[in-house]
Amino acid sequence: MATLLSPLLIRGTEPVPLLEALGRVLAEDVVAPIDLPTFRNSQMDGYAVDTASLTAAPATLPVRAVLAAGDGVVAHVPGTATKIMTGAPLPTGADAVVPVEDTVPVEDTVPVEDTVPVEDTAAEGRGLRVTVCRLPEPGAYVRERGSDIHRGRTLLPAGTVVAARHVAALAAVGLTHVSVRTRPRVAVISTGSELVPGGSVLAPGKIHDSNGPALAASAAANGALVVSVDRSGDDAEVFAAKLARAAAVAEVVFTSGGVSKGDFEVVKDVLGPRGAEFVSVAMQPGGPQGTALVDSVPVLTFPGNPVSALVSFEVFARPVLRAAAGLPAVEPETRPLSTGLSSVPGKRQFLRARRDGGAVVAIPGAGSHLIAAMATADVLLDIPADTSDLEPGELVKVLPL
Ligand SMILES: Nc1nc2c(c(=O)[nH]1)N[C@H]1C(S)=C(S)[C@@H](COP(=O)(O)OP(=O)(O)OC[C@H]3O[C@@H](n4cnc5c(N)ncnc54)[C@H](O)[C@@H]3O)O[C@H]1N2
Ligand code: MOO
Repeated sequence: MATLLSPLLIRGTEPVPLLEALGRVLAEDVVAPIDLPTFRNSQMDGYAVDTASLTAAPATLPVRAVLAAGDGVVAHVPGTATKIMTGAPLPTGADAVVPVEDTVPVEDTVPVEDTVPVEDTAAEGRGLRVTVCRLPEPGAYVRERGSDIHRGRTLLPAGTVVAARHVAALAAVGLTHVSVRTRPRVAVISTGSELVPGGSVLAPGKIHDSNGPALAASAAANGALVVSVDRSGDDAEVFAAKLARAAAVAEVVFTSGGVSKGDFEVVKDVLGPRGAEFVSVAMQPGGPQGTALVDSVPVLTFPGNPVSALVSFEVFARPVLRAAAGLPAVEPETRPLSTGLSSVPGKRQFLRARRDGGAVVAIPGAGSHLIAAMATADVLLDIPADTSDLEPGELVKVLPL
């Protein structure tokens, strides 16, 4: 199976808008095109001062201007203060910000010109004075240019799985697109004449197709691009046509159902004569498996029971899809069992279970049709074929779902 799916690992790259990059994998290092912060600015709403001329506190200084975030850079005049908002550029020559909380405004209207000769750079501040109650250290509440990242440094390395925080960094340096690894294209076909889509009224004997949505969701959750989700009854010609359509758009096709020993095994009937290999794997659920090539596109034929289809995906498809997408492998855990359990010997069992603090507890019921119970699981227990009984506290291998 590994060889069959190995072409999926050879991938190209594509540029995508930032929001579409969420969950995708960066194809190359992203280098910061600008410094962050891009200019020296205030970390607080307060007053920009120069510590060289502010030698004792309290000290009352004329307020020379009021700067909002978005204003341009002004020149500082020694011995004055500039009222400054968080994010506004620090006046050239100022070297510290005194937060508003450490100041008291002086409510008089002594003209600035009476106290210190200044250039009239910003009318808003004229006539105001402020008492600075605490001496700031040089650099206090100043965000230096490039103190977050310097232009030319690696902002995000290739292989990063893009999350919201990465979108923030990319947006901050002004990028609108990034280059990501292409996703493996997956098609899903559920088979069985009993299947109808969700939302349909169930005629006698019919059931909702859950494997189609389940396999599509599993593929998408593991880095794939789901290009088609289809359903086929047990008519061989119809299934063959749907398969050909799926193979035309996908790099791998997953089918479900039609691979056991009944009278209506459409997947076996269509693919058997075309060189497919059907085997019984010594695992449960997920025993009946098959592989085929349709128009050079690999096809994995999963068994129809809903739990079997999902477990098959986890065991055979998830590792290679994640590797193809560039996503990290899901590492197994080792946990003690909360309660004992027995396992059918001779087959590797994948039992549904839930994490229970640091331990793990099996979910009762081994039937491969128990899809509601499966929904309560967050892990599979991987019980070796030679194990039949496990005591509480025994360590087991756990595969996170
Ligand atoms: N005589 C034997 N019978 C069966 C064997 C066996 O070895 N000998 N194996 C059993 C095992 S194990 C499994 S698993 C299933 C696999 O059968 P198929 O892959 O042929 O699947 P179907 O017969 O089509 O369906 C089985 C079961 O699952 C339901 N199903 C199928 N597709 C869907 C779907 N898309 N959504 C929801 N449910 C689905 C279907 O209605 C059946 O109940 O064979 C056992 N039998
Ligand atoms: O293997 Mo079936 O896949 O046990 O239910």
